[in-house]
Amino acid sequence: MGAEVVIEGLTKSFGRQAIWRDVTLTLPPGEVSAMLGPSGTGKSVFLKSMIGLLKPDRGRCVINGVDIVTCSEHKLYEIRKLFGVLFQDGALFGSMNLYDNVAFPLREHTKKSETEIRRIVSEKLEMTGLAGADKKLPGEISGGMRKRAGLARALVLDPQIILVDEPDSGLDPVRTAYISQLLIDLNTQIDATILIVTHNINLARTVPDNLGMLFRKELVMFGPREVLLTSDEPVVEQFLNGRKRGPIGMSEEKDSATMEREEAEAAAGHSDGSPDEDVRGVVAQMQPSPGLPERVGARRRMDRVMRILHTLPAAAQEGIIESLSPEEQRHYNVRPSHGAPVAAPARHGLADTQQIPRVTGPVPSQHQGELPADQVARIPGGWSGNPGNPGNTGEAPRPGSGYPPRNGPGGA
Ligand SMILES: Nc1ncnc2c1ncn2[C@@H]1O[C@H](COP(=O)(O)OP(=O)(O)OP(=O)(O)O)[C@@H](O)[C@H]1O
Repeated sequence: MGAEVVIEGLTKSFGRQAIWRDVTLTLPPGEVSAMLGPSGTGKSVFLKSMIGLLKPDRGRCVINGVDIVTCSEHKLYEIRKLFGVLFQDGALFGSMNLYDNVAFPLREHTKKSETEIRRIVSEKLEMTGLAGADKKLPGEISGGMRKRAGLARALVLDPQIILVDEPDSGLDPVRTAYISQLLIDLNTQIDATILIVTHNINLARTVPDNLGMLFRKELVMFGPREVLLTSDEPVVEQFLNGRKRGPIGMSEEKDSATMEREEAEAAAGHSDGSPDEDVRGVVAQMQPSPGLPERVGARRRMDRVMRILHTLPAAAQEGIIESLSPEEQRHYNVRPSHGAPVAAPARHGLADTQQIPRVTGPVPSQHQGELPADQVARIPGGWSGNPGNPGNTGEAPRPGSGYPPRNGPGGA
């Protein structure tokens, strides 16, 4: 199983330019997480800080018990071997063919024989659909193939953690769907912890188990995908729907006067071309390709999420329970409620006559999954108000500390 990554109070600036501050989150082991955020909010800087390519000003990033912010160069070198990184452009060496590009980390970091290297490189090229393309130079292949070659290279050292910077950049929607499928299939096959940085909404809605968002130099939220996908946070609503109207402006943040003017213009019937439809709500998650086994990360994640279900906002609970099969609902002792009116049908795509699913009570201990407490997502104390929550730290919630910071459990 992939490694857990625990990030606490991470803060980064360049000179006087603050990039983000007090970022606190845990990447659950073997799960797929994604970080959203408008351009320039520091998503790439975040990835680089996680592997020690950039040094945060303060905070911790703990992997296998080692804090990479403060550890020695030697330790950092060792920890970096746990990572596979897919940079935006694949970061391939232009003068080397794909075979040598993919073989490069093995020749640099291991003493493996050329026979062993050939076996590993062939396996990774096969996994990424590049078998037969090993003699090609990066300049001779498409952007999608370059991404896949970058991914093949990121896999050769059997990483426990895979960081992916904008897998969709430069790709059409169809190629983006293929690379998304590849990431889910990889997670199924090697059970690595994956963090994807993206502003592709479709990918964010369908691929990850967990979703977070950076904005205004802070982590707006991070948690199970259903929390962000059903969030009422204006910045999340604007971002998921790709609207101009909202707190995000051309240079990231709008002033309140501009926002008020836009609201007034919209009320007066002015169309700015933004879509009317609200895409928020929980949609089906991408599954492994047919023929692959069950994704154990998804099963572990479901157990973990059901343990913290009662701490999540009502809309997220609703989305999670609705996505369970009847057998799973019985297993976790939850069921859709009957007779309760829907609180906000328009937001979640439910008809007026449909019912809000409800948790029928605390999840019984025999159904709480097998995860030890330290592998359960951390919920800031005071948000859930539930001291029994295994992830509850007992601290007051801080802005950007991992889950909806302002609105409390209901998120409203
Ligand atoms: N090495 C550096 N030195 C100084 N400033 C930097 C450095 N790297 C990044 N920045 C600044 O940090 C900010 C965040 O950059 P970053 O590339 O992380 O944003 P991003 O969210 O990944 O954007 P995009 O989605 O457009 O790729 C930018 O203002 C950028 O200019």
